[in-house]
Formats: sequence, structure tokens, C-alpha cells
Amino acid sequence: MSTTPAPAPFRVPHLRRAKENGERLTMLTAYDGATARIFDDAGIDMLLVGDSIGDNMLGHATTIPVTLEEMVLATRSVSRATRRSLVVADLPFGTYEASAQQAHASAVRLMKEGGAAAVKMEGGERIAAQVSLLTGAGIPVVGHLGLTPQSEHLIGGKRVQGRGEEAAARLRRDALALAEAGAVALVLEMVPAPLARAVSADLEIPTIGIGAGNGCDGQVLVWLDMAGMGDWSPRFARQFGQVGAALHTATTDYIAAVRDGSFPGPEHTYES
Ligand SMILES: Nc1nc(=O)c2c([nH]1)NC[C@@H]1CN(c3ccc(C(=O)N[C@@H](CCC(=O)O)C(=O)O)cc3)CN21
Ligand SMILES: CC(C)C(=O)C(=O)O
Ligand SMILES: [Mg+2]
Repeated sequence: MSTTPAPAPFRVPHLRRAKENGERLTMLTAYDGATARIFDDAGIDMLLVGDSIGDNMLGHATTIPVTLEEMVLATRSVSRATRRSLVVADLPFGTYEASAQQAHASAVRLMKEGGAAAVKMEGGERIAAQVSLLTGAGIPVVGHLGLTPQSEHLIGGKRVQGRGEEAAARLRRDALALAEAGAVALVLEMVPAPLARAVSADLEIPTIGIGAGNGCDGQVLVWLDMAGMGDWSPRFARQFGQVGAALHTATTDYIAAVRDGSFPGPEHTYES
């Protein structure tokens, strides 16, 4: 009997090890089990249940309205379908900023009810206490700096962050503060490539870039942007497939086959 060896799961300690070995890390968002299974089978290291579920799945304009309930539901769907990828769940806006206790209560729900293996939150020095307490409680935390969409009203839009000496120094301080507090990885979103490279060199934990150039230790994309799903894609994304077009064609073929009576055929039909 031939046995395929079970694929080795990707776990938090692999993050540092991959960086030490110069292996680039791969991450995609996932919002449900049907897609998570495909990404997991394909060998993705990490799945991010992103609060980008808000603007990509739930019909919101931004991530801001997303609730913890919605994140728990999506995280549960993803984690149940996942065999080897590390499932990271975003803490949504309003569920962690006020205190370390608030962050802990929210993270515990994502882990106990959602099955997440780690949580991610946006911000630097201002959430160091949260990162510290969660890490002490056995909850791996991924940081997120640069464009932090939950604070877009404070930032004033979805623009590149960390341009200019002062902003760059601030971002490097924030990155060090997160690493010092125990973060296991750091997402850098829409940051100039030289700054992202410098931050990556500053840290022992891996950086995962999105619109942050090739000097990061890994990359993350929203899966719809990666797969050519949906009608919009940011400049930093590349479409590795045309899944939206493929699904459209499958759907028009189905409609036509039902209308012309060719589906269901005898092979899809039960005899008496
Ligand atoms: N589908 C999707 N992809 C993402 O990368 C993503 C989300 N959704 N939702 C959550 C955040 C929001 N992000 C965004 C949203 C908009 C732009 C944007 O408008 N970018 C333009 C202009 C950039 C500029 O003017 O500096 C671009 O062309 O990239 C970028 C990142 C990144 N994240
Ligand atoms: C864009 C990534 C990093 C994210 O936070 C999300 O998808 O919510
Ligand atoms: Mg997010």
C-alpha cells in the first residue's frame, strides 16, 4: 500500500525558522471553508481571516463595520477546512484598542469559538500592552503597520505610509515595539520598499508585505485580488488567475444547459 506522507503543518515556530533559513513565507486571505480548503491543499503557509471580509464579502465599503461575531463565524469556517496552514484571524475594529483585557477577551473568542491559531491587530506602540498580555496568555500575535485600514479616518485615506524621515523612523520604532512585546510576525501594508526592507533587517521576526516590495520575508494578498475575482484590484496585486471569468462562464453554461434542456442528462438522472 502506498502512503502519501501527511503534509507537515505550518506552526508559529516555523515563522522564525523560515526567516533564519531565508525561505519566503506565503499568506492569503480566506473567508470560508470552500476556498480555504483549496489554498491549504495548494500548500499556503498561512491563511488570514481578514477583516477585509467587510469590503470583499459583506457588502461594506471598508473593514470598519465588521463585528467579532462575523469574524468568529468566518474563522470557524476556515479553520475547520484547514489541515496544515496556520490560521490567523484579524481582531476587528473596536474589539481590542481600549485595553489589553478587551483584546484578550476578543482573541479568546477567535481561538475557542473560531479555532484560530493566532490573531492579528493593527497598530504599533499604542497596542504594545495588548501584544504583551496576549503573548503571556499563550496567544500568538501578528502585528500590522503601515496602512492600517481600521484607522483610515485618522490617516485620511488609503495611502502609502512611512514616507519621509519622520514617518519612517516612527514606523521602525513601532515595529521594534511590537517585536519587543512578543509579536510573532508583522504585516507591512503599503510601505515604501526601502523602508520595508530596513524594517525586515531590523527584526528577527518575519515581515509579511502587501504593497511593501520584495524585501519583506513573506507576502500576503487578498485572495480575490490574487485570483482575478471581483472587478477591482490594487496596483500592488497581481492576478495569478481569472477565477471570476471562469465562474462567470461556468454559470452562463449552466443557465444555457438548463434552458435548452441538455442538463440534467440521463447520467444525472435516477431511474424508477
Ligand atoms: N480586495 C482588497 N484588497 C486589499 O488589498 C485590501 C482590501 N480589499 N480591503 C482591506 C484593505 C484595504 N486596502 C486597500 C484599499 C484601497 C487601496 C487603493 O485605493 N489603492 C489605490 C490607490 C493608492 C494610492 O493612491 O496611494 C491603488 O491603485 O493601489 C489600497 C489598499 C488593502 N486591503
Ligand atoms: C490586507 C490584509 C493584511 C488584511 O489585514 C486583511 O485582509 O484584512
Ligand atoms: Mg485586516
